[in-house]
Amino acid sequence: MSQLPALVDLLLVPQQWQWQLPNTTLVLLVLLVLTLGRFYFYTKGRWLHLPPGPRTLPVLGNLHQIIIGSALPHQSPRDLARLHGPVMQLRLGMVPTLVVSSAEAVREVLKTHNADCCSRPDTPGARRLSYGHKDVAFAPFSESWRQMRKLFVVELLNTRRVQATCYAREAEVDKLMSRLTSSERKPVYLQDHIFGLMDGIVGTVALGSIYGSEQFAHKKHFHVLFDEAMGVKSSFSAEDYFPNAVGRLVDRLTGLVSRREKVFWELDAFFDKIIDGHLDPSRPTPDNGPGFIDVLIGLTKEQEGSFRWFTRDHIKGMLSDTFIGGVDTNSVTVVWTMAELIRNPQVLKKAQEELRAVVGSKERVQPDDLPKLKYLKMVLKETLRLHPVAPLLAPRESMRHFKICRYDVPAKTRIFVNAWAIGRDPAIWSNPEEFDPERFNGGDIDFNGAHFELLPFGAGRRMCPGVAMGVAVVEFTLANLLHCFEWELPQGMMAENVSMEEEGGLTVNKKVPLVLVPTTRH
Ligand code: HEM
Repeated sequence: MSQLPALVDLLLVPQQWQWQLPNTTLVLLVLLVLTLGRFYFYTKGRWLHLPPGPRTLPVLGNLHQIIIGSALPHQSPRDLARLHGPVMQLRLGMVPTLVVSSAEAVREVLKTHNADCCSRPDTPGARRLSYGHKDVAFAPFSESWRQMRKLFVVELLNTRRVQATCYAREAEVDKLMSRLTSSERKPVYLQDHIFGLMDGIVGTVALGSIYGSEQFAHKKHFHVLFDEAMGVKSSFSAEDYFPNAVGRLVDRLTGLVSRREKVFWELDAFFDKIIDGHLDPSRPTPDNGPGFIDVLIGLTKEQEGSFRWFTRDHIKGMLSDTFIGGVDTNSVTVVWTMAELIRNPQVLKKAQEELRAVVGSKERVQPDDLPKLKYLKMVLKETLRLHPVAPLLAPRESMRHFKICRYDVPAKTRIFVNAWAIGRDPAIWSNPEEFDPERFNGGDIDFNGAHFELLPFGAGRRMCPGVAMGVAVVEFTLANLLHCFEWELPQGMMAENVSMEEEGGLTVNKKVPLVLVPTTRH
């Protein structure tokens, strides 16, 4: 009998063994997949050496750390990059994402691999508001994008066109100076005034002088719409990270889709009114020659040539880019600069002394004074180093597989360049959190896309085409604000208490509105 258990054992062991083998193999396989998972996640059968990155949660990936966490989307990647390195792999929902946070690594992405990363991801919000990518800013890389971008530069944004449109800047800045003079010695919300100014300038240049006139009835409505469009654009969209039926359902349930549709149709009706107004044969000839919109309308009539495909929707897409690209960016930059100047009175004083020396007793700064204002240019660079309006630039998408810093970047990876983190990198800048325009004195660092330590306008093929216009408008506004007025904080408020807290998503504003008291200087 004592041999019975041994016999049973003998009889059972092979069966157990047979039963356990697949399970053990399965467990081992799961462990292996889990270990290698991050290296094999979306590689379509290729073994890849992906960059390091934080652990991912099931389903969410790293979404909880970047998009839905308490820090802003450019702040948490900076902290994570300190742990994992300047080339970091994340997964946002289902989207493989690369975040690059050092000047050398960005050079590889935006210069060496410029041609591999010059597309944009196809997200539903951007697709809708750009009329199905019939624009420049959101369109994936294509031949029509290339042609529209060229058109943008030739007809609106190159230095010659920017100089030719200085009438709009002068007229709108003049109106602002009068408004501020009438509010003298009273606290003013600078943001509102500057937004109105930028909207007037960009609108006049794009739509003609009718936009600048007070009688333009649709303007107020357009402001509200524009605000709403920016709100919709920066709201969290589940479908951006879960591009499937579930993502779409969540966006429907949160009301995002209906908000987006509402603002789309209202903007569409606005653009239709403007275009129809320009097509009206009884319209008087514009004072300052044909505006950007007239050129675009001309293209839709082309029966031959390279723009035969150009439609009314393309006009709307490009007008939408002009307002989205030009109004908020310029106003936010002016407001950050004024906030830094009021917190740093010695810098403010020096900038005003330069203006006194260059402009003298003239009532206004003129466009041809600007090239002489070297210190003001340094102030602007320093503001854009600390407060790039789009801290992660605009999202890119890799068009094909490539390697950076020995790591693989598969095709269709979303790419973010953390320009904000690079601007505050202590390995590049001494006392990086300090506002010190002198750091640019005598150096050649500029924001023209050739210096990867200062990238407020990006670099490479998708670099902002509006640099010349943006810089001209911002410098002209700042110069006049500082030349015409002394600026103080409201009574009882101390410079060191001016909040520099940021708010927003992919573009970043000052969270607490800047309230200042202007007093006329002359
Ligand atoms: C202070 C002012 C401005 C700042 C800081 C700024 C910043 C930027 C940034 C960071 C990008 C993304 C670049 C990249 O992906 O590498 C961009 C793209 C763009 N910006 Fe600007 N911008 C400014 C003014 C303007 C103006 C005035 C316009 C036009 C009226 C404009 C139109 C555009 C367009 C159309 C794009 C998309 C380019 C493309 O995808 O090919 N921007 N801008």
